[in-house]
Amino acid sequence: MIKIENLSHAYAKQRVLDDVNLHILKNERCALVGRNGAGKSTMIHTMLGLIPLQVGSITLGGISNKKQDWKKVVSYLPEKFNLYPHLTGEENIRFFASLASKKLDEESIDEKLKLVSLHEARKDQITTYSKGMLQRLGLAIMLYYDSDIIILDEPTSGLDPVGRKEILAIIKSLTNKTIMMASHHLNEIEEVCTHVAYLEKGKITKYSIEEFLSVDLKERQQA
Ligand SMILES: Nc1ncnc2c1ncn2[C@@H]1O[C@H](COP(=O)(O)OP(=O)(O)OP(=O)(O)O)[C@@H](O)[C@H]1O
Repeated sequence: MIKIENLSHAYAKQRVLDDVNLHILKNERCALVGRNGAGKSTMIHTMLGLIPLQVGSITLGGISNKKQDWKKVVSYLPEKFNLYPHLTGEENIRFFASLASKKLDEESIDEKLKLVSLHEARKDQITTYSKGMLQRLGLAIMLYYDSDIIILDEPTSGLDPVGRKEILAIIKSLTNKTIMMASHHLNEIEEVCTHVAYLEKGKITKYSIEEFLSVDLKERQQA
């Protein structure tokens, strides 16, 4: 589903990604792990075409990321995103849904709001929402696009334990999606991910979650 081959990226003289190869198969949930500055954002942004591809190739759902079509198979939820504060939860999802298609799929909007437990609060202005509710609304908007591949950048960043648990439960329920999720939290990786892509010194090693949890603790603490 996600195929990265011989990907290298450098800023000025600093080589951040060095001949990276990574295959994420259908319905795998793969954490992207690495210390601050390891190159996680560089990799995600290159995959999404937000920064130009220097060396290598990336295919998403079988489509080269050089073509525009790949956008139909991938949804991305950045760590920080902007919603419209003067609108309700439902109006926000409707607004973003209208960017995807002219005819709104009301049933799907309803279903996504239920999935993220915001159906009751859908008519409330989002200025009254907690951080966790806003993050769940972001997930609902992203899920409206119904892409096979989902890329999440630190989806529980800044949330309290309850908010974190709610987000993780939603991600875990997405069993028919292929997910790549940048994360620094070993407990959440253990809870929701099937695999780990460990980025260190420009190289990636992919582990099954069981393998990753059994590798040297010192190595894991660097995540
Ligand atoms: N636009 C840029 N110009 C120059 N150097 C950059 C640029 N963006 C990132 N870097 C450098 O590239 C390296 C990798 O950065 P990147 O943001 O990809 O890492 P990261 O793993 O996402 O880090 P974090 O966990 O802190 O978000 C860092 O040393 C960073 O300073």
